[in-house]
Amino acid sequence: MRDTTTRPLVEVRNLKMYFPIHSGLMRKHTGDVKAVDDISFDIYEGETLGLVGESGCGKSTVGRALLRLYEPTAGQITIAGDDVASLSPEALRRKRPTMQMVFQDPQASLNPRMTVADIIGEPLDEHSGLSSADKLARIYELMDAVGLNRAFANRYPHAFSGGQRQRIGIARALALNPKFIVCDEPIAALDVSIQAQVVNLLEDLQDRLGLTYLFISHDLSMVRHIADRVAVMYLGQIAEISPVDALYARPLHPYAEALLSAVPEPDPSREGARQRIILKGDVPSPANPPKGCNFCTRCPKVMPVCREVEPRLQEAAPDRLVACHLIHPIDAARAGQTGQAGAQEHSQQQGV
Ligand SMILES: Nc1ncnc2c1ncn2[C@@H]1O[C@H](COP(=O)(O)OP(=O)(O)OP(=O)(O)O)[C@@H](O)[C@H]1O
Repeated sequence: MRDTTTRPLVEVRNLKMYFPIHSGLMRKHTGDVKAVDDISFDIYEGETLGLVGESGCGKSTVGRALLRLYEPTAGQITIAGDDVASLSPEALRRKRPTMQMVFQDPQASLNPRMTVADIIGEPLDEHSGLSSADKLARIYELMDAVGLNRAFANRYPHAFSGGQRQRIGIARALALNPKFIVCDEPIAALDVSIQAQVVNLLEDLQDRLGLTYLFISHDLSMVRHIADRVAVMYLGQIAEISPVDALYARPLHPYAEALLSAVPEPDPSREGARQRIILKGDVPSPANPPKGCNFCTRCPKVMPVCREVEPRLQEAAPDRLVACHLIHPIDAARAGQTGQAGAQEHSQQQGV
């Protein structure tokens, strides 16, 4: 559960991750894919922040940049007091145990030529300096923690089911007692029948070990189940961050509203009233995002100001941050009154 009385464990400020585009014979730098474009958010100790959005909106890039598996283009990433974005390679190596990743495809992320014991023990070799007896004891402890039978320690990944392979990946991520784990679509490659077991395991480990998660997923129902708060991304930026119940009950950003309109309601009386919002048009290229609000080309509630001024992520209600001129008409005023009347009217309707 989230502890807001302390400083956040993870603080991200103005993070940008651009991938350069090179073209022509001379491989000239002709532009950038703006996969993550100036985002800021916090994750509190012990909480799960869900990260959702359509395919290609930048979710995995955020996760990888946070752990510095990618070199961020700009921004600060503070994890447990250190600015990860500016650590030297040696300092980053010492920091690695604190922050780990569970990957989507356990099949691809486990070396098929290593036994389970070798896979789980690999991080211990580099960081722990344990004797071989202590190392084996730790490997068994980790296998117990994720529900893998110790008798299978010398088997290879192909001998396991998808769910068991993901347990091996989780055990490896836990080997060095991390505080923060990025779970990047950890259940997407698993059979539906196994998904809940792996999510329950992650929740159980979080309770027992006090872990903090960034949970990246396109499964909005699963995110509703596991997350404390949810960040909704669109085209490299955050549209809204809100506590999970408030967001699913009443999303404030029009993109969040459209995205969540696809989620079935558990309550049958509300499911009957659910209206799906189908967005028109394609997602623009992250190499050439639109001027103003990046959602303006598809937003059903677009106003003239949205095509001119980029909205900032600001507090819209207690604990809710939204980047939208409809919610924050003050930004419309900055653009010389354009669209302000419409914005105020909408805010009154929304009651924020
Ligand atoms: N290594 C890379 N080089 C160039 N472009 C990249 C690279 N990695 C990601 N991108 C681009 O950055 C954008 C964001 O990709 P990312 O994988 O982070 O999105 P995502 O939301 O995680 O998508 P998905 O849900 O499909 O995994 C996409 O346009 C993608 O093509």
